Amino acid sequence: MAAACVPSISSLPIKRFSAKNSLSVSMKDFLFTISRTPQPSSISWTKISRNFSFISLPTATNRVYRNSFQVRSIATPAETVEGFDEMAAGTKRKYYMLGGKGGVGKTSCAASLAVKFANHGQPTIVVSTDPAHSLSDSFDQDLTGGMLVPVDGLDTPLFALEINPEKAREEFRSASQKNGGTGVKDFMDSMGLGMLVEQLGELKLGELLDTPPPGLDEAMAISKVMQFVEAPEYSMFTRIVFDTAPTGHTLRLLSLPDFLDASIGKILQLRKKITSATSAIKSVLGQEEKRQDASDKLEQLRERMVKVRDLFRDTDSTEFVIVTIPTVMAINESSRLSASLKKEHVPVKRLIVNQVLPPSASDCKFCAMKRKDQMRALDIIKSDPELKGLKLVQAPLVDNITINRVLTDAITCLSKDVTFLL
Ligand SMILES: Nc1ncnc2c1ncn2[C@@H]1O[C@H](COP(=O)(O)OP(=O)(O)OP(=O)(O)O)[C@@H](O)[C@H]1O
Repeated sequence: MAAACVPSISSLPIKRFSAKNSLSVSMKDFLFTISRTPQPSSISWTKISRNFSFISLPTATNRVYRNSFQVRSIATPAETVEGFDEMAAGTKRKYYMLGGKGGVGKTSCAASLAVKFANHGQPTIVVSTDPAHSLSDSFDQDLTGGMLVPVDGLDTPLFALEINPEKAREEFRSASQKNGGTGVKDFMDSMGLGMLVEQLGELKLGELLDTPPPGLDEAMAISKVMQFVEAPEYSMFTRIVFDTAPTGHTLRLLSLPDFLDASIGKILQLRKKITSATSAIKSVLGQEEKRQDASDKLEQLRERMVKVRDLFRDTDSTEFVIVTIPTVMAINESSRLSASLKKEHVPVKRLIVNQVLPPSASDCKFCAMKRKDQMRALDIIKSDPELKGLKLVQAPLVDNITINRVLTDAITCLSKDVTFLL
């Protein structure tokens, strides 16, 4: 494994960065960062990427993280990326949530954007809350340890982290079960009052608490990140980029506080009934205090979810960037996503259209046909009422073979499965 993991999130050695090295890269230069290798100045990257930065993407099947000769990023001049200067301006912290349909390139774009921010002198953290993690692959480093990992090959402050949503789900289960689910039922059974719980069957608490609502895992993951990045020792990080789960999850997490309000209401209702039925024995057994603690825990969970929803809606510090590909189906879904986000008052300003074939693709018959389809899809964006007002960032589909050939000419050790983005 290449990554030199920091000991834990709370003890991140942020002193390793100095203002000197964090501002060392000019966006006017083409940047080609290869871990522990010099820059091959003979390669012209403009033909490959007009708009954004490149990221290495070894295939997921080969999860062996190399520690040398990795292509990290290639950034083009800032002025070629519409609105990038605006995104990178200022030292006030900003959160960027990248989301969209499954497989369109959210992770790749999140990784690229994070590299670009870091290279622009913004200390950055990129976090994947997508259950189908591929951030480790994007950076060719193991980010699965639940800790912030400094991204290799950059002189600039960029840390990455994949959060395991299953762990977050477990946390909910344990909090909720102690709160009127199994915990209370066991307790009532032991008191010979199990029938009372049966009578409360209409509340369907077991079902409610055993099956966490969709989106909860992601919301919890985001809230965890918020908790630590709000600590003073992380105040130096001015850009936090989230690679979010596919569309549905994101929308559901926005309605979680309402869901939890309803479930907490039910739990409190149950508690009230149980409390009155057991008033004679509860003080003897000292269970009351325990249940109170558990209720507080659930209430805290609800508060955390409200905070996440508020973060998504904070127009001053947050922007949701929709990632899509130039197909009619993906664009229609992006349009629906944009409408739903607007309805939820989530600020959306930009649309990244990924995997756009370059004009040179017309040399091949199939590619020419595909490009025509893509251009048609791009036209739909221009007339779509939900999308036409958004700033468009086009990211090219990368021809891996060409790039690999160019690279392998320059760097003999480069793995053949490296691909590039943006
Ligand atoms: N511009 C591009 N050119 C070539 N390949 C690309 C490009 N963008 C993404 N890919 C490839 O598409 C695949 C999916 O990309 P990625 O994992 O970034 O998508 P995602 O939206 O995060 O997926 P998921 O929804 O499964 O998390 C990857 O194999 C990646 O290498």
